[in-house]
Amino acid sequence: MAQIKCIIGERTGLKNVIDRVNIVAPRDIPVLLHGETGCGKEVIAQLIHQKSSRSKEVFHRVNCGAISQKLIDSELFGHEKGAFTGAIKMHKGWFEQADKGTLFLDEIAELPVDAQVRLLRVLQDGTFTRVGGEKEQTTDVRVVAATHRNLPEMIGQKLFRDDLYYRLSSFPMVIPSLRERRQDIEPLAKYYIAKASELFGIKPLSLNSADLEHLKAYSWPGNIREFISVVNRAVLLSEITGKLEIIQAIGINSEPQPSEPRQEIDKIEISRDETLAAITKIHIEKIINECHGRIEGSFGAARRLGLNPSTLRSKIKKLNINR
Ligand SMILES: Nc1ncnc2c1ncn2[C@@H]1O[C@H](COP(=O)(O)OP(=O)(O)OP(=O)(O)O)[C@@H](O)[C@H]1O
Repeated sequence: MAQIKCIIGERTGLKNVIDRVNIVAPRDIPVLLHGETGCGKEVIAQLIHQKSSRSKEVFHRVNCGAISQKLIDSELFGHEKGAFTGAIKMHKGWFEQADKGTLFLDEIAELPVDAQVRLLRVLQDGTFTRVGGEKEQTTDVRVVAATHRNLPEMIGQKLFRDDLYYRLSSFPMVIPSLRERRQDIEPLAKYYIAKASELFGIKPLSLNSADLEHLKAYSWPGNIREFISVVNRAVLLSEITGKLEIIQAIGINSEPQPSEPRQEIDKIEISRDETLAAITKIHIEKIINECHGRIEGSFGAARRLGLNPSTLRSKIKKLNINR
């Protein structure tokens, strides 16, 4: 399993969470993590695993929202060869794959109600049978589940089983959103600026106090995942202007509809060089468009981009930008 590289805020915004992790991790009980999307639930689940007696065993993450209803039993418990059309070989389900380790059930609220019944059974007695099989299998798994949904409300709407909820929530933990721990924004920014600069091969630039204020003022609905994406974009845009473009990078995120640069940034890990050129091109096109094609002068794109007009012209040519 990949080690967690760095958890920012262990002694500040996440202190209460870490204190609770230290209490619960060595005790082999289920944990339910609640928090907004991108706030670090998986990171905390991994930490619980690492601090547990199962740390040398597998940490198996599954997304309960990403499985088809038809295959749910086979996903949970596996199937025998020939159990159904297409079952060409025996398949181990989540509980067998995670045996002796930790099973991280992400987006638990998305699990269909019938599957919740079967999940509860295996949590209670540690036994299950593969689809198409007869032999009872046993498993020894510690479950950590996570959701951004309000489970008690879903119980009221009969969308989540109360018995499963009580079983999972013997130790519930709430991971605070980024806007509830703004003191972590500065160390997060420093860490992720350095990381992005190294990844993209761009000279690391320091954050000025105005940029920091902007980062602190934004509401971060996508939490740390969104934060990383903004910092990556600000670092990439610095290639054009020579300064960290925090305000522009946040601006793109707070637009009502995600614009193309955001989608490009999300592909960063796929191809670094392609994305760098692509993001530069898209950004320049956007600014030229906003300046109605003007390059020079007070209302021209060069001034907006902080570039000399001749430098901008050569970038337009090099990147094949349509004015
Ligand atoms: N405390 C932290 N310090 C540094 N990086 C963090 C921290 N918490 C989360 N991250 C990073 O933020 C990103 C999102 O974290 P993670 O996947 O754990 O969130 P999540 O709450 O599980 O998201 P989702 O709700 O979408 O499943 C990851 O890249 C993770 O490495």
